[in-house]
Amino acid sequence: MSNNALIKPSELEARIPLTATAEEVVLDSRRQLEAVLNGEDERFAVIVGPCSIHDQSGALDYAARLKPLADRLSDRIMIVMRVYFEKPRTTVGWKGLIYDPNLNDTYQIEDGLHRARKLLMEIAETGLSSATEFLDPIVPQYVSDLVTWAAIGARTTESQIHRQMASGLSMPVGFKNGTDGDPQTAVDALVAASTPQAFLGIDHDGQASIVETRGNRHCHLVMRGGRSGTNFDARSIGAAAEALRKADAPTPIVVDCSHGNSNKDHTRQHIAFREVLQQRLAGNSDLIGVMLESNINAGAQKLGADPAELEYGISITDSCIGWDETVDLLDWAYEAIGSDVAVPAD
Ligand SMILES: O=C[C@H](O)[C@H](O)COP(=O)(O)O
Ligand SMILES: C=C(OP(=O)(O)O)C(=O)O
Repeated sequence: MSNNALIKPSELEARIPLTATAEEVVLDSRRQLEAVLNGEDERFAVIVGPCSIHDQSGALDYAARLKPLADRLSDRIMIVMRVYFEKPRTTVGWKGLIYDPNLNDTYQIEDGLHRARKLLMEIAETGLSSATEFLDPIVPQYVSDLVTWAAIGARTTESQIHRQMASGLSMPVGFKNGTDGDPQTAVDALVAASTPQAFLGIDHDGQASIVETRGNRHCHLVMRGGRSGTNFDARSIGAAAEALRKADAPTPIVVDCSHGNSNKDHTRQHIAFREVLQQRLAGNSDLIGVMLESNINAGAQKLGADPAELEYGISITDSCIGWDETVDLLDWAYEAIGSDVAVPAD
């Protein structure tokens, strides 16, 4: 074992300070998403983007395509880009840009944090908002001021550490159901994360601290399927809603169309996407949005010994739908939703 000191969150922020534009984009999009979650804003939320970011220029290319689409659909659909830097692995594998930015097991984590913060800033500067998964509880101190929506993944929803962390985050947080497919783990997490908590953490100067939180009022369930199969059908959604109400937990539900809901086959994501939108249009207002894993090009590729051999715009983690299908699905949803959508005035 060896230890190397890491840059303090305050030092990274001094090197890559939050710009006025980025701050406005983040605060405004969080406020809009909160309104979607509480039903005041009737738009359908779509969290869409690569399974993981491994190439910043590809991510910026994706963002440059997504921004005009997000603007064109914005009166009916609220789009947030998936910008995932931390990958929870079932066993082992590449753990994401923050951990291994050079894609070669050299674990230049400080560089990874720089790259992540810089990319989030560049995306916010375009006017797009970002969604990410928080896996290591130290990471939010470095980047959370640039994040509009955060996920706690299926493998960590049962973790007290992650529930406590979410209770202190300033953005809406989605808890995935567990890898077994049972939403109850996430229902329990929602109760814990909406409650004030005290725990161990670091402050902005990297000092080990006692952290006290007020509880996060904007946490919600994300149905992502699991070992027991998919869970986006009306019966599963209804049962999850009942469990939420029974626990007095927040009732909004997002459906992740990938992972257990597509059996990790990107060509199946559209099935969950269309089904969930139909349920919403049939009157299920608990369903406030979906997540899609999408990239410039469809599919996935293996990260081998030489990262230079990777093909541009293709996921190195789970397979994603390509850009053309992304546009087709979102255009279809826009037409299906129709123009009767209440959006609060600014
Ligand atoms: O979203 C990504 C993956 O589903 C998750 O990180 C687990 O991946 P793995 O089973 O390939 O490790
Ligand atoms: C890892 C992810 O999902 P899950 O936690 O649902 O497996 C993800 O969304 O990248």
